[in-house]
Amino acid sequence: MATVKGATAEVPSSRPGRRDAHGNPDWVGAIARRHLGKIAGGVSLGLVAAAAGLAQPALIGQLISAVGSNSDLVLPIVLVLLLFGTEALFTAVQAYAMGRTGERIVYETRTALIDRVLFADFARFSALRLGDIASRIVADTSMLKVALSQSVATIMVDSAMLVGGIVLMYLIDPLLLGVTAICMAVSSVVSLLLARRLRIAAQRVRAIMGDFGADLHRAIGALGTVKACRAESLESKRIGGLALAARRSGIRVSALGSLLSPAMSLGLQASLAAVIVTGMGRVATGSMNPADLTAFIMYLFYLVSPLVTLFMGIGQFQQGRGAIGRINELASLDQEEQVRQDSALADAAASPVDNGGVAGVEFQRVRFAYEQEPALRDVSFSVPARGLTAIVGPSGAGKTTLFQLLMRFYPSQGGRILLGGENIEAIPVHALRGLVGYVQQESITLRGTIGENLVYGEEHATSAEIDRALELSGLEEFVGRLPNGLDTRIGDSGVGLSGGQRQRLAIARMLIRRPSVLLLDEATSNLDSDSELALRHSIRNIASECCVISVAHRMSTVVDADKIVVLEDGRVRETGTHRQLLRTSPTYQRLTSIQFHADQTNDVSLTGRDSLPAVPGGH
Ligand SMILES: Nc1ncnc2c1ncn2[C@@H]1O[C@H](COP(=O)(O)OP(=O)(O)OP(=O)(O)O)[C@@H](O)[C@H]1O
Repeated sequence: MATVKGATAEVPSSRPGRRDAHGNPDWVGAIARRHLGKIAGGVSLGLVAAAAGLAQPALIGQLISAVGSNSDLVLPIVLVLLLFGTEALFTAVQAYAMGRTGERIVYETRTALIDRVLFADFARFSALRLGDIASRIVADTSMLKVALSQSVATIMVDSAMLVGGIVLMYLIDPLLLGVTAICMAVSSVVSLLLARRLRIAAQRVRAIMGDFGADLHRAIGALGTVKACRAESLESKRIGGLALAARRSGIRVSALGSLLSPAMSLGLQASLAAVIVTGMGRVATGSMNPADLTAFIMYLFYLVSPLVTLFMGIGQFQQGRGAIGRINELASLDQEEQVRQDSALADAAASPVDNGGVAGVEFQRVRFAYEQEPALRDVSFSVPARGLTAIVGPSGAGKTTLFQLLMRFYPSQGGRILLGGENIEAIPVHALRGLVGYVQQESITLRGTIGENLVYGEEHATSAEIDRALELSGLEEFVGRLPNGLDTRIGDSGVGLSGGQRQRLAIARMLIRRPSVLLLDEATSNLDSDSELALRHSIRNIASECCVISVAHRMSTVVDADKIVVLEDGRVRETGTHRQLLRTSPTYQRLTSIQFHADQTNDVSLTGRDSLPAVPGGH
């Protein structure tokens, strides 16, 4: 079983065989079945309480008879008090036990979902909306407590009470029971129809809440852009619209839910009136004694509460079914099973991945399409085991896609990618991602301290390794100046750090792993000239130890490269050094010309190891 740091992930070991109403594997059912024993125990406690309750009207009937016949009252009174106490005690213990089991089911479902999401296949995961995922993990799971423990117990105990009550009422007077049944039948049918509509309405609320969460997450995550576009009112209206839809659907659920109990109460009141009229008539004619009529009416009153809570329980269970469907759907995400197994082994070994030295990279006729349009078309090039290789090309050329295939975020759809001469498909994904350090375009920082961000996923890093990474990434001085150093806390999305500092932190995080291959996707785009110059020297140092592949728009990074691959429209146009490409590649000339002017505008130094011989395009 895989583990998540800080908690044991209670993931069912294999995909459940049973499917839910939507055809997805029934993960929630599999988790709930593991607690059948506890649920049955809770139900048993409830049944004892119900039996104690059911015995009360019969004993009170006897008490009335004893009063009428001047018999000894002590024993009946003690027995009635005992029954009151037993009912109260068992009801309380049952509620606690079921609440506990419900919390356990919620916890196990949450940890299972978190695990399934974190190990999800990246391509499938990328198509989902983050806010909706959060809503399923946080809100939908919270509905399981009531739906799978309390309402299940309520439905079973109340059903048993009703059956017991009906049997006892039958024993007292079958005719009066017949009168009751006719009145109750109509209201039961109405209640069941209401419960069905309640389930459909509840499913709609869950779906709207998913949309609401997703939109909220999107807008808050991009608040800077929202403000810069003066789109606060637009977003407020859009998200407010979803909140309104949720309110309307929620009101519909409340309306249907609030009709359930009165529908049953009406049936009961009608039964009561009919029972009193019929019963009094039978008492008057002497075919029924008053004590039996009293006991029958008491049973009728006694069954009001279980009948109402039974239908409330059915309503809650129906609402929970909507949530269960959404949870099962999320849990059914395709998984990177290999990564799960490898990481479980690595956790067990409690040791970092051994990166085992240097390795070159080779793309051989690699093809890939996200959708219809190919992003890479027969891409072939090789990268030596040491040195800096730059990938340049216009936006949308497929540069990031190359990295994502090398990381096996997506499988290539043709050709091969070799790492150290071995097909990456043959390397366990977990090990591959230890060998290749990937600094993404958006330098993601996580909540926590700078130190925690640095050793993220590499908690065994030594202080010497941390110092080396800080030095190479040019963060040493900045961290040294901070009063709390590595213990300085940073907020979500790296709040508290500049864009350049975030980039350097992301690079340092990868350097700690001592990767064989370091992928830098626009990793210096946010740096000022001084920082960039410092980092360029660092990258050259790193490149002397391993293979660095850098996607770069800034010429200053490109001119430094030992090899440049020009990518356009998913194809490799040319490869060579800066000098060679300036002479031979029209695409490169165009790109350098644009960049030269852009860099001049940004006042970026163009002096590199292989400094520009002349203004590009001007020779
Ligand atoms: N997740 C995705 N789903 C569908 N299409 C995608 C996805 N990611 C990228 N693409 C498309 O694939 C093509 C290559 O994208 P890629 O991100 O690799 O380009 P790039 O060269 O890195 O661009 P840039 O320099 O702008 O970052 C583009 O046409 C892009 O629209």
